[in-house]
Amino acid sequence: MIQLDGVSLNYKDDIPLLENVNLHIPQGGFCWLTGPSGVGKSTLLRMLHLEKKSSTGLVTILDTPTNHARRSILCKLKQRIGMVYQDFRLIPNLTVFDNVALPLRLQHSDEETVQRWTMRILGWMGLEHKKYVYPKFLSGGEQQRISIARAVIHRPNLLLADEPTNALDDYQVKRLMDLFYDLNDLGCTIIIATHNDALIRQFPAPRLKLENGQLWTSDAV
Ligand SMILES: Nc1ncnc2c1ncn2[C@@H]1O[C@H](COP(=O)(O)OP(=O)(O)OP(=O)(O)O)[C@@H](O)[C@H]1O
Repeated sequence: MIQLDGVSLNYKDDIPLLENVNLHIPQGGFCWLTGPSGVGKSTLLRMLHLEKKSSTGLVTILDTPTNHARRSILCKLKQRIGMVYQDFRLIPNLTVFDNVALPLRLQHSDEETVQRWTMRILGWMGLEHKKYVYPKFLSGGEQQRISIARAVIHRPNLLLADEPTNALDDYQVKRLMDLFYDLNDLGCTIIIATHNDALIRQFPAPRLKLENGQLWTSDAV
C-alpha cells in the first residue's frame, strides 16, 4: 500500500509541486500518472522511490512509514521497488548483462540465479545477443528495454515507470504492457507516468492527474 498524508513537495525556494496531498493506492493497484510537462511527475516518482524527501507530510511506501525510518530499513525497502527512468540511467561502465543483473546482486542472490534470471529477461526482451555490449552502443529503444529489464528482474512489489514506452515501437509497447500486467497479477503495485493519451485509451486504468500541486484521481477511461 502507498499512502500520502498531507504531503508537500518542492525544490528549494521553488513553487510546490505537491501541496498538502492525500493519496491511497492499495497493494496491487495499477494507475497512470499524467499532467502537463514540468508539473512534477518525475519528482513525485523520485519521492516514491525514496530519492527525494517530501517537504511536509507522511509518506508510507509498501506499508512502511518512511519519514523517520532508519537508513537500513529504507535501503531494504528500496530493493523492493523497481524504477524505470525517463532517461534510462544505465551505468555506462557496466555491460548490458551487469546493468540488468544489478538488483539481484544488490540482494546478494547466488550467481546461478543471477545468470538464469538475467539471461531469461534478456531473452524475453530480445537482447540476449547484446549481453556483453556497453550502453553507449545501444539504440534508444534498446536502452529503454534494458532499463525496464533492470527494473523488473527482481520482481519488485512496487514498479515506478517514467515514460517507459517513449522509445518503443507498437509491438514492443504491447509486449511491455503484457509484462506489466503479469507483474501486477503477481501483486506488484504499478504507477506509470505518461503523456501518451492513446496509450491510456488502449490500456485503461485509473488515472492520477497532477496539476497545480494537487493530485486528482479518476477511474479508468
Ligand atoms: N534537481 C532539480 N532541482 C531543481 N528543480 C528541479 C530539479 N528537477 C526538476 N526540477 C524542476 O521541477 C519541476 C518538475 O520537474 P519534473 O521533471 O518532475 O516534471 P515532469 O512533470 O516529470 O515533466 P515532464 O513531463 O516534462 O517530464 C520543473 O520545473 C523542473 O525544472
